[in-house]
Amino acid sequence: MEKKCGYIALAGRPNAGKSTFLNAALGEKVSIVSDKPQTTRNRILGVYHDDTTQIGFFDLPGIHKPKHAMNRVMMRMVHQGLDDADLVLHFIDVSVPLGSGDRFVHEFLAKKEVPVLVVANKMDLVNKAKVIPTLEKIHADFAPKDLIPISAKTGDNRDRVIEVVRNYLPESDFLFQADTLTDQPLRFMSQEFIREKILHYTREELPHAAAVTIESFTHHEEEGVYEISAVIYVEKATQRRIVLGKQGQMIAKIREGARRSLRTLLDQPVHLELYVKVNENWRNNDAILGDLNIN
Ligand SMILES: Nc1nc2c(ncn2[C@@H]2O[C@H](COP(=O)(O)OP(=O)(O)OP(=O)(O)O)[C@@H](O)[C@H]2O)c(=O)[nH]1
Repeated sequence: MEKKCGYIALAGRPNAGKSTFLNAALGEKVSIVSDKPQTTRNRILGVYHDDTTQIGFFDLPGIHKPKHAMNRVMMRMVHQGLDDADLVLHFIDVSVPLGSGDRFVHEFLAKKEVPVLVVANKMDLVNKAKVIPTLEKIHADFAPKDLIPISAKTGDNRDRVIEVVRNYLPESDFLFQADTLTDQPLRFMSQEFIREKILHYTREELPHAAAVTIESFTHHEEEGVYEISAVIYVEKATQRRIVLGKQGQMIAKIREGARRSLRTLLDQPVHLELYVKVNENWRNNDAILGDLNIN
C-alpha cells in the first residue's frame, strides 16, 4: 500500500469528545479530558502512526463565540489549525439533540476550503434505532463527505475513522519521526495534567477560572526523580478557598492525583509542590497567557 501522511483538524463544539478520540487513537494520553466544556485551550498535535499512514491530528479548542482575550487567542488557533489541515473531522455528540452550537461549527467550517467529515460520537449512550433520524438530519443539513458513527470511549468503530480518513490524505513520505507522539514539551504537558485534576475534583463554578503555570521543572537524572513546582491561578479569594478545601483537603487530593498521573507521563517519581494564587484578571493577562503557551 502507498504511504500517506497529512494533517487532520478535530473540530466540534466543546465536550463532543475530540480529546478522548485523539488519546484513544494514539493509544497514549496527549490531550486532557474532562466533563467540563472548553477543556482544551491550545492547539495540540498528536501523531498517529501505522505501517502505511501518519496523521498529525490537531485537537482544536472547541469552536465558540469569543469573549475573553483567552477565548480570542483560542479562536485564532482554530483558524490556524484549519488552514493547515488536509481534512476536518467535525465531532458531534449524538447523545444530545443537534443544537445551535453544532450549526455554528458547521457554518464556520463551511467557509473554509477544507473537506469536512462528521464523526457522530457517543453512540454508546444512544439507542441505535432512535439515533437514525439524528444521523439523517446531519446528512441533510451538513452534507458531510462522510459520516462515521463511533464511540470514542468504548472504541466502537474508532478504527473505521482511520480507514476512512486515509482516503483523503495525500500520498506522501512520512513527515514525522517514528517515535513522535506530540509536539508538546513535557513541561507544558505537566501543566495540563495538573489542570485536568483541578477540573476533575472541583465543582462547576471553578474550572474556567483556573490556570496552571509551572514555576520550576527539574529532572534530577542521577536520583531518577522530577521536582516540579506549579502555581494555580484563580480569579477570586473564594475560588482559592475552594481549591484549598477544608484544612487543605482539596489541594491535597489535586496534588496526589496530579502526582500520580505525572509519574505515568514522566515515567519516574515526582515531587510536586502546588501554590494557589489569586489574580483577578489572569484571562486578560498576557504574561500568564504566554506561560500557558496560548498567545
Ligand atoms: N459515553 C461517552 N462519553 C464520551 C465519549 N467521548 C467522550 N466522552 C466524554 O465526554 C466528555 C468530554 O470529552 P473530551 O474528549 O474532553 O471532549 P472535547 O471535545 O475534547 O472537549 P473540549 O476540550 O471542551 O473541546 C468526557 O467526560 C468524556 O469522557 C463517548 O464516546 N461516550
